[in-house]
Amino acid sequence: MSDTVESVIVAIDGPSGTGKSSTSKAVASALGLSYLDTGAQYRAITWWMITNGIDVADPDAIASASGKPVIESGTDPSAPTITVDGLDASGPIRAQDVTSKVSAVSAVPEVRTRITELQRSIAKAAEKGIVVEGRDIGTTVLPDADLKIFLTASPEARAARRSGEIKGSDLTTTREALIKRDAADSSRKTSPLAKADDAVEVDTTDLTLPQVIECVVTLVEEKRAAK
Ligand SMILES: Nc1ncnc2c1ncn2[C@@H]1O[C@H](COP(=O)(O)OP(=O)(O)OP(=O)(O)O)[C@@H](O)[C@H]1O
Ligand SMILES: Nc1ccn([C@@H]2O[C@H](COP(=O)(O)O)[C@@H](O)[C@H]2O)c(=O)n1
Repeated sequence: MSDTVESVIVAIDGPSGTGKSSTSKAVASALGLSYLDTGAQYRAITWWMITNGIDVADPDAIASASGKPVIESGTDPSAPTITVDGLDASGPIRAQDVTSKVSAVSAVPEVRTRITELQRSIAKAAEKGIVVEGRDIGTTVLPDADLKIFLTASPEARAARRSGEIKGSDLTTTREALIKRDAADSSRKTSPLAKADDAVEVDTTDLTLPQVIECVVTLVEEKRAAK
């Protein structure tokens, strides 16, 4: 038997607040893999559009500008980074203004083509393997991933988790905003949020985060052992 650990590509998709980022980072750290937050890349391009005065309600304007920003992602799961034109964008991309506009920007086909190419090149360069999380990783970005996971959770559980992060936030408003963003992401024409046919669905509603992490680590180890 060889001592070499096989490289593995893991795709983790699902709606907002299901635990994709927390799970993916922890699984990548536990298994010595790289980690890519693709939502951060769509947020970064949205932030660039807003700060450069591009009308995010105008798909043609977004398409024309989509090749301009230089977006770079650092893939260390213990310290992931995101820069736009060399500037640290990790704070501004989490602003409410970006969250409310990101679905419109990410629906533009030219944006998706550009960001998908970037994601594929990052995954290809990850020597030991990578956990890539998003909405269309298993269906479009990495259809040949070794393991595909689709995380779900009830809107109530997801809203409670998000409200717990933001002081003074209203549960009903948070729940409605999550549902609205998921509906936009699921109904766009180009590579919508969807479960790949060969993805393993994990309902996290009644699971703690450590339980979800353990479940995914086990699934990755089983895949590696079978390679
Ligand atoms: N199983 C769980 N039980 C309780 N809390 C959880 C669980 N999974 C994640 N969380 C918490 O829920 C919040 C949202 O998780 P996370 O950011 O990982 O979700 P996400 O799917 O990446 O969301 P988004 O797509 O909006 O970025 C975080 O505060 C996280 O700690
Ligand atoms: N593969 C992906 C990942 C994300 N998006 C879009 O980005 C938004 C923000 O994602 P977060 O995970 O940071 O919440 C998301 O709502 C999608 O509009 C995407 O299209 N494809």
